[in-house]
Amino acid sequence: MEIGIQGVEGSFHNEAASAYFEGKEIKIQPFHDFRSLAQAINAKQLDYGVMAIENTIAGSILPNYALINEYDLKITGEIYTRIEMTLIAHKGKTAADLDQVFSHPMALLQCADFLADYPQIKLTEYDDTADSVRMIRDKQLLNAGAIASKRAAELFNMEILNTNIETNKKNYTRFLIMKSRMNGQDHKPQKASLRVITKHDPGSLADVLQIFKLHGINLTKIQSMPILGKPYQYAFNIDVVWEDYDNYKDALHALNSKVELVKVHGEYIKGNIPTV
Ligand SMILES: O=C(O)C(=O)C[C@]1(C(=O)O)C=C[C@@H](O)C=C1
Repeated sequence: MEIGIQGVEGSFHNEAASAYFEGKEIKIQPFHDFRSLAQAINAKQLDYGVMAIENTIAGSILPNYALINEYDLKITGEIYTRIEMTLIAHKGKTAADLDQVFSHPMALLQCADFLADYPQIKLTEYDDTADSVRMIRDKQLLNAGAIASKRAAELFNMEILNTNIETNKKNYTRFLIMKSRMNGQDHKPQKASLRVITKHDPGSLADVLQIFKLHGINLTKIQSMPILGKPYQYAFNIDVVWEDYDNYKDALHALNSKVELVKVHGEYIKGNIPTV
């Protein structure tokens, strides 16, 4: 199976894809950015794409919500992984020697507290964590560092200066597994991702929440996103879980008559949040 990720070997997307498809034969297809990955999924060039959507320290990756909507991507699964950040540089260096650190913007955000202790370090966003290690090695940037996984340090034969530099150890990223079409379902899903646009009337969001409440549906996430061309109007990306699939179907039916739009981006098996 061809699996598209943003990033190269050694990136956290690579770890997430390998963990989700464990036991299956997969070929990883790297992409420089999330948009080109979304385009390839939409163009059916991949069996699946894996895309980070939120992190417990840095929060939601808002552009990815926009891409899911723009390319009408379908979510077929999810995986949560523990993210451990490592400061990596050339041999013999310490953090105090560095004047620049490269990484993916989400990784830099996750290490903000550690980096605040080194105000001399200029933070520079790069395509992905692992590729930033490769780049400082290939360009021989001797006073530069990169933030990535331990695996990336090993892969590119660079030195690990500090481990677990994320601001909080409960650092998890949720990745979505995506296709251009829904899979034929061979099991009962436990979770759904919806896009809802309410009427612009008082209490219309409360009505939506009331429907979920009445049907015993639990919300795990609600994310408002601007609607293009309608300044200060918002769509809600809502993730829900249930005990009984029929309750969810009934809630969806009730929702349809109450809102301007309800779109199902995916119904899938919910991922386990790691405990380490
Ligand atoms: O740069 C990487 O290694 C990635 O896989 C990207 C990414 C992200 O998009 O959030 C994945 C997980 C971590 O949260 C940090 C970075």
